Amino acid sequence: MASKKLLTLVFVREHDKILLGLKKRGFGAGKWNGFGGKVEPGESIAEGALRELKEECGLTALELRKIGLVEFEFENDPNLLQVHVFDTYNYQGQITESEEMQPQWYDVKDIPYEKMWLDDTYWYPYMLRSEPFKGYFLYRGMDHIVHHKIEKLDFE
Ligand SMILES: Cc1cc(-c2ccco2)c2oc(N)nc2c1
Repeated sequence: MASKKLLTLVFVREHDKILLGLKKRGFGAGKWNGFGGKVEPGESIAEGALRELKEECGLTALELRKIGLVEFEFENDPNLLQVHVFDTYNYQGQITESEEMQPQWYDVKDIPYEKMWLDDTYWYPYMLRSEPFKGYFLYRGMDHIVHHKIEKLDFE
C-alpha cells in the first residue's frame, strides 16, 4: 500500500529576491531549495512549515501564503511525497545558518536551477508570478523526470 508523506517548503520573499538554502546533508544534499521538511504528528501543515523555517534559517513567518502543492513519486518506490509550498513577505528574525541549510538571497532572475531539483524549473515560474499551482512529478532516480503534470489552481 502506497504511503503519503506530508512535507513543507517555505520561500521567503522580498520584491525581486528569494531566500534559498543549500541543503548541507541528508535528502537533497547539495541542492538549493526552500526551507522545509516533514510534518510531525500532532502539528498542522502550517505549524510544520513555520517550525522548519525557524529551525533551518532562524526566521519566523508572520504570514504564510499557500502557493502550491507538488506531489512526487519515484519509480519502484511506494511512497508518495506531498509537498505543501508556501511563501512569505512578512517575517522577522535574523537569517542564521543551521546544520541543515546555508541560507542565501538570490535575485529571482538568477535562481541557480542547475543546482536545484529538476522539477523546480516547471513550478517556480507559477510561484514567482503568485499563481497558485498543483504539480505531479514521477522521478526515475534523482536526476530524471519520467512524467509530470502541472496546472494553475484557484486557491480560495
Ligand atoms: C522529491 C522532491 C522532494 C522535495 C522536498 C523535500 C523536502 C521538501 O521538498 C523537493 O523540493 C523540490 N524543490 N523538489 C523536490 C523533489
